[in-house]
Amino acid sequence: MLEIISGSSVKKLDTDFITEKGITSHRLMENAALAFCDWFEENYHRNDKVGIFCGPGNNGGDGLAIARLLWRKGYDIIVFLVGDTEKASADCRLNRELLPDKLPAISMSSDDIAHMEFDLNVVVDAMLGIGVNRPLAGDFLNMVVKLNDLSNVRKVAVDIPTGLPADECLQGEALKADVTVSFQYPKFSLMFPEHAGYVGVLHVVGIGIGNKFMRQFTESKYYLQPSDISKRHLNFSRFAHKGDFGRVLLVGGSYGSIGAVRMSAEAALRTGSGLATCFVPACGVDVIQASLPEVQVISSSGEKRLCWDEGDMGVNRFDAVGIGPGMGGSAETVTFLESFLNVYKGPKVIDADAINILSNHKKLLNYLDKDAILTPHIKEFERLVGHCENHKQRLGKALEFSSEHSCVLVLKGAHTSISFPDGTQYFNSTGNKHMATGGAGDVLTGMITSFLGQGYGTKNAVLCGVFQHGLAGEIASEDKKRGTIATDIIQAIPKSYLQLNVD
Ligand SMILES: NC(=O)C1=CN([C@@H]2O[C@H](COP(=O)(O)OP(=O)(O)OC[C@H]3O[C@@H](n4cnc5c(N)ncnc54)[C@H](O)[C@@H]3O)[C@@H](O)[C@H]2O)[C@@H](O)CC1
Ligand SMILES: [K+]
Repeated sequence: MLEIISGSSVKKLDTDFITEKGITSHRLMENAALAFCDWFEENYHRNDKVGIFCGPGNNGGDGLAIARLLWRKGYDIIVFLVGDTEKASADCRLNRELLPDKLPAISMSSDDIAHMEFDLNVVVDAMLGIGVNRPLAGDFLNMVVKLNDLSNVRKVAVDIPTGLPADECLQGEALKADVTVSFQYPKFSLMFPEHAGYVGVLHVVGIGIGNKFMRQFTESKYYLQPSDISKRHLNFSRFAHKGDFGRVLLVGGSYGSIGAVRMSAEAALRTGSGLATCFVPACGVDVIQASLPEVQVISSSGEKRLCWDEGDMGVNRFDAVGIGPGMGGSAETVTFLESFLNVYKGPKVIDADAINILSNHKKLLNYLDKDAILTPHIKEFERLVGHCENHKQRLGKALEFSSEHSCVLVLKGAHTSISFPDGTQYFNSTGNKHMATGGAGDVLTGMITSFLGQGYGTKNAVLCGVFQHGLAGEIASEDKKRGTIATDIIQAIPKSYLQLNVD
C-alpha cells in the first residue's frame, strides 16, 4: 500500500529516515536518482537528446545526479541550470561538483531563456519539487512557459512538475509534464483532476523507505496498488455453486434508458455473480431478456418508470443491490426509491439517478448506513453536498459526508477516491482517459454490487470494484483508444482477473 502524505511530512520522513539509517541526505538523493534512471532506461533510447533542467534546491540536486548517471550510461545529455546557483542547497552543490567535466552544463540567464532554441527529444524537469512555496515568477516562469510551448518533446517531471504545490491547488503556472515520476509516495495534489494536464501519467518509484517506517507518518490516505487488491479477493473452492457467488439485484431503467441497468447486470455477471436479476419498468423486460439471456427480470407495474407496488416485493432475498442507473427522477420513482430503501436491509450501491434523488430529497439520506456505497461523479457529488471551489475541498467534503452518514463515498474520476466513515481515503491508480464514456459508471455499479453479493464485505468490495474497473478499462482501451465504449470495459473484466492472478 502506498501512503499519500503531505509535503511537510515528506521532509520530516526523509530526515527521520536518514537519521535512523545513519545515511547521508546525499545517499538518499542518489537512491532517488538511481530509481529515476532505472525507470528512464526502460522508457527512453540512448539516441534521444535529453535536456535536464535543474533548479537550486534538492529537486535540482536530483536532476544533477540523474544527469551524471544517465551520461555514464551513454545518454546524450545537456544540463540547463535555472535560478540562483548562489543559493543552491548543499546536496545540489555537491551533485554540481560531481558532474563530469565533459558533460555540458549551461547556466541560464534571463536573456538566454528568452532567446533559447531547443533541439531536444526529452525534457527532464528538475527545476523545483515539493519545496515550491509561491507561484512561479521570473526565470522559472519564463522557462516553464517556454517548455510548455514545445511540441514533439516528451516532458518528464522529477518528483512533481515544477510549480505544482504538493498539497494545494495550483495558482499560476506549472510545467505540463507528459509523465511524472514521483519518489516513494505520490503527493496529494497529484490526485486532483485540475492538475491532470500538468502531471500526465503518474509513476511512483521506490527509493528504499520501507512501509514499516512510513506508518508513523500515516495521514490515512492511500494509493491503491495491484498487490493490495489481489489479497482482498476471495478464493472459491471447486465445490462452489452459483449460490456461493451471490444473488444480486440491479434496479433501474426508465423508458429510453434501459441500457444502463442492463450494463450493470452484465458487468455483475462478468465480475462473477452467480445470479443476476434486473428490476426494471415493464417496458424494459423484453429488452433485457432478449439481449442478456443470463439474467432474470422483475417487472415493475409502472410501464415506463419504476413504481413500488406493495409489501416488500421480495427484495430481501438478494445478497446485494445496485440501484439507480437510468431510473430517472419522476415522482413515482422518488416514492419507489424511498420504499426500496425502507424495505431492503442488505448491502447496496447507490448510483446515478438515485443519488440525484437523494440530493433533491435530503430526508432519504437517513436511510444510508455502513452497508451503503454511493458512487457519484463530480457533478452528482456537488448536487449532493453543494458547490466546491476545487478538488481539495471536494475530497474534504467527501470525508465529511462519509462520516456524517456512516456510508462509503466513491467520488468518480481520474484517481477515483473512496472515503470511509473512519476518515481513511483511498485513491485509485488504474484507469485512463478512454474510460470517460457513457455507461462506464453503470459498469462500476455492477462490479461493486457483484463483489458485495459474493460476500467480500463493504471495504473489499468497493476497493476491488474500483481498482478492477480501471484495470478493465485499461485493457479494453489498449487497442481501441478513444473508440472504447462501456461494453468493451465489461468484455475486459475477465482479463482483469487474469492480470491480478485471481481465478
Ligand atoms: N532528502 C530529501 O528531502 C529528498 C528530497 N528529494 C528531492 O528534493 C525535493 C525537495 O527539495 P527542496 O525542499 O530543496 O525544494 P525544491 O528543490 O523544490 O526547491 C526549493 C527552493 O526553491 C525555492 N522556491 C520555492 N518556490 C519558488 C518559486 N516559486 N520560485 C523560485 N524559487 C522557489 C525555495 O525557497 C527553495 O530555495 C523533492 O521534490 C525531491 O525531488 C529527493 O532527493 C529525495 C530525498
Ligand atoms: K520537478
